[in-house]
Amino acid sequence: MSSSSAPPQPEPCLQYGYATRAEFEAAKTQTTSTSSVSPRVISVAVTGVGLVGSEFISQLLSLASPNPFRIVALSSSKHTLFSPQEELHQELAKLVKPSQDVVFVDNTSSENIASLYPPLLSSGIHVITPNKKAFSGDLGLFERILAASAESGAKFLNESTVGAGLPVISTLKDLVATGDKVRKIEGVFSGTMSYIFNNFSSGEQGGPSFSSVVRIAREKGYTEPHPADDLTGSDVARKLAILARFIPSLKEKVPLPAGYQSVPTTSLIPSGLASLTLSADDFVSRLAEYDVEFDQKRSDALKEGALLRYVGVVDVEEGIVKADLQKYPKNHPFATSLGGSDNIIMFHTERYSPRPLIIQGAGAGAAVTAMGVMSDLLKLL
Ligand SMILES: NC(=O)C1=CN([C@@H]2O[C@H](COP(=O)(O)OP(=O)(O)OC[C@H]3O[C@@H](n4cnc5c(N)ncnc54)[C@H](OP(=O)(O)O)[C@@H]3O)[C@@H](O)[C@H]2O)C=CC1
Ligand SMILES: N[C@@H](CC=O)C(=O)O
Ligand code: NA
Repeated sequence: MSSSSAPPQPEPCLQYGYATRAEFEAAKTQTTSTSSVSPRVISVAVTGVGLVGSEFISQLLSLASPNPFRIVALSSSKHTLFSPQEELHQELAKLVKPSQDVVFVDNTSSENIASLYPPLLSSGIHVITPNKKAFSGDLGLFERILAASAESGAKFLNESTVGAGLPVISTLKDLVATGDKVRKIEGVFSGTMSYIFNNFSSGEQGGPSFSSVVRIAREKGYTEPHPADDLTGSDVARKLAILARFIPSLKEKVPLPAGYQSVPTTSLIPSGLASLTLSADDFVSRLAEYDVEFDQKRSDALKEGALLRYVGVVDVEEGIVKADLQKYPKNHPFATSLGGSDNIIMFHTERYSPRPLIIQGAGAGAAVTAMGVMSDLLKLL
């Protein structure tokens, strides 16, 4: 075991939820000690131990005995336990055997880490992640992921990239694989945007300021590491690009999104902040300067008897993929049925018609996101 920087200190262990290295080693032993009982051992390398990553580790260690998973590496951006990060790929590849699976779990939002998926998959290492970057960025990277997975048989699973733990990707894959024709997917795809507008635009006169609800959404762990990634609509655009790429028939109408940037998206960033590079803290503080503008949008909608909701659509029949802030009458499901960080996703298909298949529930937060990652991991069994 080695550390990529300083000799091992207690601090990294604290990041992983253990008071000392000894506790961390004990937990590791707990996950490995049952390997002789379990017919299959799955080695798990975890990169990213922030909100989602630390909750994921806690869920993994809480599995009933015998626990088939063995944590073989843990990395944050500054520390790596078990193997120096630059050697991680080679070290993991050595573990791949017919009787032993190796899984790389990426709980970061890093593009650099996402670019490692093709070589990892080519080496037979499975990839599981809530990180949207690889599936919603450059189409070439996505295609290399598909090709590497098809060639080696290693799986990539990314349920938590859309709707956090809600079974959105698996449902879409099942619909497509069983021959249903997806006509349209529409809904509220951002837990942050849902929380913001469920509270900011609730139908009451007045109400909390826009910046205050953004701040709370961040405190609750719903936002991306930088909340501007939510307010630009990019996070929703990424989710729409991911869904679009899993619907083969969309290609008959429009080219698949070359990247999330090609999805028409309405940004909620005030023009005065759009060109500034601000830290997440400064961004949320400066947002308060624009509360009056958002108050105006809220009261304009209310005069029409409507509420504001940030929605996305992949309309396969019309060949439209877009994300937008819209006004909905108070009795519309997007206006009435959502609370907290709820996502609502409606699948309109040949079979689910005229009434759509609807999935609804919390769409952000560490517990539900880690659950989606954990359920992907359990699928490998
Ligand atoms: N929060 C949520 O509700 C949801 C999150 N997701 C996705 O889950 C992922 C994680 O989100 P969240 O936990 O909230 O984010 P956090 O910012 O809390 O955690 C991200 C972690 O990644 C680490 N990291 C960043 N770059 C690297 C790197 N190059 N190598 C190793 N570690 C790195 C950071 O380490 P350090 O602290 O050292 O910088 C940090 O601990 C994101 O991709 C997000 O989009 C998906 C659905 C819902
Ligand atoms: N920031 C995202 C987290 C989940 O993808 C959101 O708010 O939905
Ligand atoms: Na999901």
